[in-house]
Amino acid sequence: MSEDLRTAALEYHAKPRPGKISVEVTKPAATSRDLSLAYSPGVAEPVREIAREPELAYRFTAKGNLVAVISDGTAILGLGNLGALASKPVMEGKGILFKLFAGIDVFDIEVDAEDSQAFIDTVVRIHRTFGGINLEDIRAPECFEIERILKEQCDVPVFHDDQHGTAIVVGAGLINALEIQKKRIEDIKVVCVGAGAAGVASVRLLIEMGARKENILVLDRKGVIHSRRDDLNQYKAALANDTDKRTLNDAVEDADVFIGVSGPDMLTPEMVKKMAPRPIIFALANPDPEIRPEVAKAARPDAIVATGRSDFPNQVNNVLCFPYMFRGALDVRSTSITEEMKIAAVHAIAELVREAPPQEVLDAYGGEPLTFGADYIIPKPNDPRLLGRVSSAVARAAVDCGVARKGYPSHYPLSSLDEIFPEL
Ligand SMILES: NC(=O)C1=CN([C@@H]2O[C@H](COP(=O)(O)OP(=O)(O)OC[C@H]3O[C@@H](n4cnc5c(N)ncnc54)[C@H](OP(=O)(O)O)[C@@H]3O)[C@@H](O)[C@H]2O)C=CC1
Ligand SMILES: CC(=O)C(=O)O
Ligand SMILES: [Mg+2]
Repeated sequence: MSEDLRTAALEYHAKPRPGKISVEVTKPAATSRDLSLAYSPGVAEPVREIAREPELAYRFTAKGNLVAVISDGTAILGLGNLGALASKPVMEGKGILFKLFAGIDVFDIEVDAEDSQAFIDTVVRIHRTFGGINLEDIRAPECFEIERILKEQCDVPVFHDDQHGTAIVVGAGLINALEIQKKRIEDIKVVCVGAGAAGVASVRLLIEMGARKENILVLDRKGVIHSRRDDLNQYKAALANDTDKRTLNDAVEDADVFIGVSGPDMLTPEMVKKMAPRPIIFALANPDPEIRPEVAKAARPDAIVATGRSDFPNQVNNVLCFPYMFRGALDVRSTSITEEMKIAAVHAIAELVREAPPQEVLDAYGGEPLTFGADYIIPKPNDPRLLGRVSSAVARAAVDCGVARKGYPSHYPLSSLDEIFPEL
């Protein structure tokens, strides 16, 4: 990162007040009458109602529009295990994106947990406060078991963003990139560097979408994950192929698609040159991608290149998913987030780039036209159409697959955040 950007980022977080998010009051609280409703004695009435009927927490408290963004700080972006407290800027950042794009309130919670069980116990004990739980930046393989157990033990949707949010945006971006590059998902050879949360979930989703497992080579720090390795956890073992390829340099030969969810500068120009014609390169590690787009493009002008960052074209980032996944899930009071909801989100995100974006999106991105093509394979994060399209698709899928406790909302599709509380 340049020194300028570093200084600006620290200044942004520090001033004019520390941090990026605050709590707001939503009811009048100025007079003694207001206070006797908001606090004692009036507050006793919703307490009694909720004790009698727990579902009424959705009517009388902020629960139904409140998501916990929870991390243990063990895999912060691509920076590694820097501890719970150091993850707080990222969790506050997720909070502002939830609020800005989907009107969802967030408490960010950073848990000092000595092991997975301690983390799980903490989340289970606090989960009733929230309408949903967004797990963030928890290292693999622990994240898989943590999410599985929390899904069983919590009666609100639990979603590990780095797994599923990332997989969904990879799927959406890939549908469009493949169309532009004139390739079919059934035929492509894929190399995925990173076999953690994002890598495992992305490869699983691509297989669900039609990619062939035998055409996908996944790598970790020790190289290609192949069936003769005896050091694989169960999640990596499930993705192992019988292959003689051992290094990234071997794996990229004739690959159609590179997915990087690992760390900086893994992919060299020489490797990019060995890829198949019209390659697709998703270098998604944050903050520094596996290869910089200008370097990849210089090596292969026929490539489509995406990163996870806001300062290059094609930002394949889970911000395009998690606000709307939770908006849809909360609004139908879904008990979980299912494969059907994820696939619905993939297609809703992918389809948006085929229509011209609103002027406000163009203005925010320098005023240049954005048309479906190599530099516009996925919507921009500030595209207001994401709210209506993705939330509706998710809500519809939840209702159709039987996990919704409420019907498809009569006020959907949302055209703005002013509409999220229809009874007001
Ligand atoms: N653009 C986006 O929306 C998103 C991007 N990401 C990015 O993806 C990356 C991984 O995140 P996540 O899956 O949550 O992290 P995890 O810690 O769960 O997994 C990281 C994986 O990357 C592998 N890895 C790390 N460094 C190397 C290396 N030098 N060579 C080969 N493999 C390597 C690790 O290998 P091993 O198993 O051997 O340790 C591990 O399999 C991060 O940079 C993160 O910022 C993540 C989520 C969303
Ligand atoms: C974007 C994100 O969630 C990550 O890089 O971890
Ligand atoms: Mg993350």
